[in-house]
Amino acid sequence: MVKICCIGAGYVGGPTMAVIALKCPSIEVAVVDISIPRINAWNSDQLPIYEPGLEDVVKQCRGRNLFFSTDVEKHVSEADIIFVSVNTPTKTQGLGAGKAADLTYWESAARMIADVSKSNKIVVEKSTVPVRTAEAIEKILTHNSKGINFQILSNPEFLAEGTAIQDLLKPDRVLIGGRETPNGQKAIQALKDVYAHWVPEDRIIATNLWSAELSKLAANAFLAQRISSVNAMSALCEATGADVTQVSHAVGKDSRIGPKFLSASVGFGGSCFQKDILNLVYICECNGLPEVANYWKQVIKVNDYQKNRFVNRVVSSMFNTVSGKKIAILGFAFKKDTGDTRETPTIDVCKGLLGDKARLSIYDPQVNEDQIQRDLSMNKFDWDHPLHLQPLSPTAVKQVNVVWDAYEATKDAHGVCILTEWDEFKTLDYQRIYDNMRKPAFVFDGRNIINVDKLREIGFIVYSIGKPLDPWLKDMPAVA
Ligand SMILES: NC(=O)C1=CN([C@@H]2O[C@H](COP(=O)(O)OP(=O)(O)OC[C@H]3O[C@@H](n4cnc5c(N)ncnc54)[C@H](O)[C@@H]3O)[C@@H](O)[C@H]2O)C=CC1
Ligand SMILES: O=C(O)[C@H]1O[C@H](OP(=O)(O)OP(=O)(O)OC[C@H]2O[C@@H](n3ccc(=O)[nH]c3=O)[C@H](O)[C@@H]2O)[C@H](O)[C@@H](O)[C@@H]1O
Repeated sequence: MVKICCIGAGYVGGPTMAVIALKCPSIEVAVVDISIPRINAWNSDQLPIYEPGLEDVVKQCRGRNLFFSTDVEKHVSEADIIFVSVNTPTKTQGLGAGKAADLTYWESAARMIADVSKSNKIVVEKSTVPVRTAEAIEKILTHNSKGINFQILSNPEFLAEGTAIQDLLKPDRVLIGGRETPNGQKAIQALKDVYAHWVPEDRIIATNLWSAELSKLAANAFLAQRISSVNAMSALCEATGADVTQVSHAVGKDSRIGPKFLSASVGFGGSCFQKDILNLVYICECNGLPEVANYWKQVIKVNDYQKNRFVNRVVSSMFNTVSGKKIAILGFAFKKDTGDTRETPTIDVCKGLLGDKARLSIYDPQVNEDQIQRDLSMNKFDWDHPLHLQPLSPTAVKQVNVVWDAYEATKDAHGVCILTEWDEFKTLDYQRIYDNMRKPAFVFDGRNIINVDKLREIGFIVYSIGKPLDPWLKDMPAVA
């Protein structure tokens, strides 16, 4: 029986391995992690991450051919194929701080693999890593190998949160990079055989190692670039009376451009886009390509601009001050259908409003108070480390109140900010909300999910990203 071990039981390791176990009953899959609470949660009824369809898959396989364990060394030493899906945060100190990927966790995993292995292994990079990381990993493994043959493959993951199970069951492509040697090709074939259990052959792409590593960074950079492009257009729409939804629709009808990923928003969030682009920028700089680095840096700058612009819209609309005013924040997760808050634009918007002394009442159907308080008090990039290495009890932000209901959040509020596109926010009783708010009552829609005309009829003053401006807002300063 082929044995797979995945180091890192996070958003990628957990769902990816669950789907492999589901589709390959003849393979034994062990997911291991240094975090005891995380593994306990994977073994309980309350999985550590919220992802539609995940619970079903886990329940079908757990205890059959899918195991979650903290016995990292045992499972690594027994495995034929080892996926490494650990954190690759942005460095906060030293060389490359603020840009380069911190490979501490990757390196320690590689050293541990070298230490405990007694048989040949295929080691698969599942984490997103800088291009040519495989070379460094190869050096660590072969310098300590005791004659064991290690083959390194790059098999980046393209799943998106909220749709992870569907993305894994029906991937657009599976990308496998390996050495162009006979052993390298054999390793590629072994991994292809795993995916071939459910992925059509023409969707499994084999490349060299560096192409696979770089393709992952490139794909995320292209996706984020589309959002920054449409968000840049949203500012111009507001200035000219165009409607960004109509512009996106018209532009996306061009089959060369396509309709997906053209929704204007308060800004992109999530654990990877910013981190991976910063990493790409750093790699370009290290390779003497400052023009290329600056090109990609702009994608992040526009994203920051969009978040600032939103905060400024809120403050300037409300007579240039939100001091002491209650603002309801609907949605904290970085997108709908996930409880993940990593790099969510809501953090920046909340911090901006708190900077102007607002009082915030926050509601998200999947994010609890503890997480919100941690996020609002944590330093930039600190979230991307294993749980036990994060600050234990950050001080709670006093002006923040977390509630479990949108109506409670909006009661007596001066303004409402919609920051995650949860479906339930589309169908709220906005008349009831209006009746219970201070007047004039403002709605700032950072996701373009509400019916602007209907809300204006009720009496709200409405700002919706990239839409023709409410007369109230027309003469207000628009930019960051
Ligand atoms: N979250 C996402 O949607 C995607 C993430 N990625 C990449 O996948 C990688 C992992 O991301 P996530 O799963 O989101 O992170 P995560 O933080 O949810 O999971 C990483 C896990 O690795 C564990 N870990 C760290 N060092 C370890 C070690 N030495 N031994 C055992 N366990 C260790 C941590 O405790 C943590 O549970 C990152 O490189 C990320 O860029 C790629 C595609 C999608
Ligand atoms: O490497 C990763 O981590 C993953 O990053 C993204 O996935 P994810 O961050 O989970 O979610 P997305 O759906 O890409 O959304 C990212 C952010 O962009 C925003 N977004 C997305 C699409 C859009 O049109 N407009 C927009 O503002 C979302 O609201 C969210 O804040 C990529 O889509 C995945 O392919 C990739 O594997």
